[in-house]
Amino acid sequence: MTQPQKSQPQSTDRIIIFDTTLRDGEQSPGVALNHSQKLEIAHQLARLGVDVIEAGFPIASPGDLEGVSRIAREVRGPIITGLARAGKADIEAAARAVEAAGKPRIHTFIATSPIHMAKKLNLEPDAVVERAVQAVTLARSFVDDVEFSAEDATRSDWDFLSRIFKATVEAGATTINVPDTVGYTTPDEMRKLFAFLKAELPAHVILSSHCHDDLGMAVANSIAAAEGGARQIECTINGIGERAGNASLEEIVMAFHTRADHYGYTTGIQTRELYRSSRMISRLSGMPVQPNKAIVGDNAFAHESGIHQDGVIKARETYEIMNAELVGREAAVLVMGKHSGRAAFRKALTDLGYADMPDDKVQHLFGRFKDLADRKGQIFSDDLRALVDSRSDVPQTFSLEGFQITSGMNMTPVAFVRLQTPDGPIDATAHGDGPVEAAFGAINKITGLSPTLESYRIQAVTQGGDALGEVSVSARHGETLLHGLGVATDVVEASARAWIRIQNMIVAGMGAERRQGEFAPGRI
Ligand SMILES: CC(=O)SCCNC(=O)CCNC(=O)[C@H](O)C(C)(C)COP(=O)(O)OP(=O)(O)OC[C@H]1O[C@@H](n2cnc3c(N)ncnc32)[C@H](O)[C@@H]1OP(=O)(O)O
Ligand SMILES: CC(C)C(=O)C(=O)O
Ligand SMILES: [Mg+2]
Repeated sequence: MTQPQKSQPQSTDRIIIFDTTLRDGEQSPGVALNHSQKLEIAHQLARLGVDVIEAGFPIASPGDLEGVSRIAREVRGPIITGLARAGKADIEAAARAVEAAGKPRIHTFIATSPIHMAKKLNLEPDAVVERAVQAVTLARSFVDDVEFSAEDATRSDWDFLSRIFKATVEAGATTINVPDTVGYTTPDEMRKLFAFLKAELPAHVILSSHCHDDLGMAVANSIAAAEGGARQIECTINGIGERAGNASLEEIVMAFHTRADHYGYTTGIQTRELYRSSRMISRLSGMPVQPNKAIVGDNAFAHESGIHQDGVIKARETYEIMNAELVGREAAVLVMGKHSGRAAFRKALTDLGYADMPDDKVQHLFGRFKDLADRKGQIFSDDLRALVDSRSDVPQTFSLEGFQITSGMNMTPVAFVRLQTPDGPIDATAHGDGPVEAAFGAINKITGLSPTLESYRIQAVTQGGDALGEVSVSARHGETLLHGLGVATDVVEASARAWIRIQNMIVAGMGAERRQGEFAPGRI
């Protein structure tokens, strides 16, 4: 049998991780971080182990300058840099902002593509080179560590890039950044461009990539840049940034980590801080992470289908190339739904405390689980408990005969409920903060029981105006935890049915203390 050839690591080099979440990331439409949020993020980036924090664009506003200054004063470990156009005021502002840093850097840039030079800057190429050299020279008068970027480099003439980079290195730039400003390049092109620049520039210069995701290739292009010779990669947490965003830090780092056999690169990132960093950025930026986002998305370590779940239960590595704990997340989750199989169903029951359930019972319940999953998609822990609790028929001591709710704006909801009981039909009326609470109160009056509500969840199980609502209720009666499901087109009726079911279980002495192995809704 032919085996895939084992890759040989291409390099053992250390890649410098330059985080620009606080500068390019903040250029995401709608994102504006205040000083304390920026500082909180910068401290987390330091814990994460990034090498460089681009903390802002100091000339942009007095607030941005102060934000960068605070980070420079208070965050130790990474290099702190601020962005500056190729102009005196920008560079002086950046110099002021980073002066208190333990390791300060000034990052200056100017565009080099024909369209940017002609249409945006209105400058001839010679003048652009002159401005770039002046900017780097001025920056070097403040700090030893100066980065120069050729904006829109990937749409620039390669010989012109070589010329401006040589001139800026001569003027004192120590890092040369080659941005794919508009996300236009391809991995192959990027690899060749970096190989070309590496051959053109002195060996001590650190080549850097800065990729945008307009064509969804920012991570691939960054990795290709490394293959061509880049030793610094600019990226952001969750890939946030201008337009479609920047290359995602967590994806690049985990690609290097997981495929160390192939790339051989190392980084200083503490991978166990990745998930925490992602959650923090999402919370403070207000930008949710898409569920299927690699590494940090909700589904990145979730298994939905029976064959995969069975494989993961037998050996995690069958369907996982990374360990969730390695990126700071909880272990893999099995999501129960219509694609789940018996192995996952059995495991879910075991996790909920039903390890001793005989096989024939599990088999019977599995059929009912599939029916339920067909109707409602994802199955939550409460649904499973309700399914288990309904395995033996609950005696119908009480059943719903009818109800009426009066509710409206600025009035207290009142419920009238009629139950069939062993003593014949009984009516009761109660009020509550909402119609469901009023209905529960009326039912309690009739049954004489008052279990404590622990959780209440409602979900539409069909679509359209006449959708069925499914109410799942958990309640505690003494030490016993009980679960009831009710389905109806009217949500109050579905709620009442679930509540009556719980009361019938109490009367029948059913339910159990089954907290062991509790899992989050929808996740096992
Ligand atoms: C690819 C990138 O991500 S670059 C970074 C982008 N980030 C930002 O722009 C965020 C912060 N920006 C700002 O707050 C403002 O744009 C400022 C403060 C920088 C400038 O504001 P203004 O002075 O009002 O200028 P405005 O933004 O309208 O236009 C930019 C000017 O800078 C010039 N410029 C653009 N890039 C550079 C550069 N690298 N070096 C020198 N000049 C430049 C433009 O040609 C234009 O000049 P002009 O006014 O003479 O035509
Ligand atoms: C300023 C530079 C580095 C940039 O953000 C870009 O070109 O995308
Ligand atoms: Mg950018």
